[in-house]
Amino acid sequence: MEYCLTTEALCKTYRQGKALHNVTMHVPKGAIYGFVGKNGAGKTTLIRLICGLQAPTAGGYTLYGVRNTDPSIHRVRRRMGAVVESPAIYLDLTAEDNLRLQARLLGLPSEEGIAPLLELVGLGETGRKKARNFSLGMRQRLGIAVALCGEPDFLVLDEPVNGLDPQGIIEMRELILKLNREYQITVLLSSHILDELARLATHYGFLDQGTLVREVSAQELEAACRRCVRLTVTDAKTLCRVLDGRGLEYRLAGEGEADVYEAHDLSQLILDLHQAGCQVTGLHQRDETLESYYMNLVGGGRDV
Ligand SMILES: Nc1ncnc2c1ncn2[C@@H]1O[C@H](COP(=O)(O)OP(=O)(O)OP(=O)(O)O)[C@@H](O)[C@H]1O
Repeated sequence: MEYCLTTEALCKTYRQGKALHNVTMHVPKGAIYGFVGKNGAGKTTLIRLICGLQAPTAGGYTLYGVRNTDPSIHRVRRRMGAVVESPAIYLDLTAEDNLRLQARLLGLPSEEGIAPLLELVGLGETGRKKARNFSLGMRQRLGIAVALCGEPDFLVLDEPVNGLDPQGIIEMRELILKLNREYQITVLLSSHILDELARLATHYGFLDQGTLVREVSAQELEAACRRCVRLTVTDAKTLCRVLDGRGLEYRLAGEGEADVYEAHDLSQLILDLHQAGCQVTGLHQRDETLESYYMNLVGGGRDV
């Protein structure tokens, strides 16, 4: 498999302690790699290292197969665009002027890519409006446009949906998917919002207290997550009795609700419940979510 980024036993220690400890991860070309971890897990630190904003304490990484100690890493890094922490935009400039400035900084020969780029990120109609007057979502998308100026094929986004309203989250999701699917841009993104990440990511890296505890593809995650049916019934006691009688595994989920695992013959189950005087008033298929997978992996607080 071809990788945009690999890290090998990457470590970063600050005076206060270890922020990253022996992190070995692999971002395949073409992936949307979701980087998951609580506050302070070390996500931003890792992103800063691979962007060359800070140096590792030990270990290393490769970008497109080039080691970070190789002098040509600077050339390879031009294939990478990033929005780290807050977007690198000038608030007193329009969207177009921000991109014009970035194009000049990169020494790009022409400005003809600017208008299509603004269209791509949904800022084609912002005219003379200054970035200061943009919504948070618009600023984020302008930050992405700035990062895309040099036509990178690897985009790194640190918490791109943090603080966005539902509409902003949907727009950001559609943009990331479009960049990945239509423009073949590999994306590494960190996020606290697991539901959102689950809609995007093809691969996951789970970081806990500076250590990468697991790396899985979305397919592997799906296979590892158990499916269950959430049943809502009129009589929870009867439900338990019938489920126990059939030897089914279940978990009570609330008033008159239970998640039933591996219930293959649902119509028979519903019939049995009916005959026992218990009516099924709701039924839907559930997957064990990314959130519960994560909680099982790292345990503890819900601060994700
Ligand atoms: N420049 C720095 N100097 C000292 N310690 C730092 C520095 N940057 C980060 N840290 C520490 O390193 C650890 C990891 O921080 P980091 O910002 O990478 O985490 P994070 O996963 O991105 O969290 P968040 O989602 O809150 O940004 C934290 O304990 C943090 O306090």
